[in-house]
Amino acid sequence: MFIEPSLAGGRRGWIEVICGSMFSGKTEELIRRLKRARIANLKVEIFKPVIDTRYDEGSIVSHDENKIVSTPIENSQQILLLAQGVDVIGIDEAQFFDAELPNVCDQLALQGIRVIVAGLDMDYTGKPFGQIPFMLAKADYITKLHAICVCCGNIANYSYRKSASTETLLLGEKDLYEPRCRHCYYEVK
Ligand SMILES: Nc1ncnc2c1ncn2[C@@H]1O[C@H](COP(=O)(O)OP(=O)(O)O)[C@@H](O)[C@H]1O
Ligand SMILES: Cc1cn([C@H]2C[C@H](O)[C@@H](COP(=O)(O)O)O2)c(=O)[nH]c1=O
Ligand SMILES: [Zn+2]
Repeated sequence: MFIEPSLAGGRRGWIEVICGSMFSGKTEELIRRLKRARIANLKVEIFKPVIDTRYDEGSIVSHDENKIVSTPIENSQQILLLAQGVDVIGIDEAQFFDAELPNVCDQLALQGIRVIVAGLDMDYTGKPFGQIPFMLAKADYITKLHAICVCCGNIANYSYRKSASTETLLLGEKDLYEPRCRHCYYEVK
């Protein structure tokens, strides 16, 4: 379980990354940390890419339907404009953001903001996804979560795509993806 280095005001900023496969609990963990920050009376803002409209236009929602209100944004630079007076920033589905995201997060942390980034570390082909590898390099704290392999019940790192589509960006849930362990992922590919 992640324990915050500090929940008090007047501290230096830092970057946390929560990564893992689909269904590993990234969104639930992000929501948990953000709710705890609000309990500590910190000013929290939450962002997601505007393209992620799966469950709700204005909230981030976990597969178990835990939700928290968020602001959908077109690009990572917008976060800098919306960060005035904020103590903690949460960013979900960060794999979909542009190449400026690591730089933006660095600037936020330098301003004293705690930045919590959640995203898929690998795409459906098993390759590093978008800016997440760069965020992992910059992070002060990293949490890698695991789902349960739907084939064998072991720990799952991979998001297996059940359709033949080959575009990297393809929004979906259990209709299109299932979490698998390395063995079950490569066995059937
Ligand atoms: N195969 C699975 N392994 C683990 N959790 C699963 C699985 N299938 C469904 N879930 C549910 O998904 C929840 C995690 O959802 P969420 O936080 O949205 O994950 P993520 O953001 O990583 O996709 C779990 O708490 C669990 O109830
Ligand atoms: C593996 C993979 C996933 N996606 C999409 C599918 C979902 O809409 C999101 C991931 O959501 P989650 O909160 O992590 O469950 O990403 C994609 O577009 N391409 C992929 O390769
Ligand atoms: Zn397996």
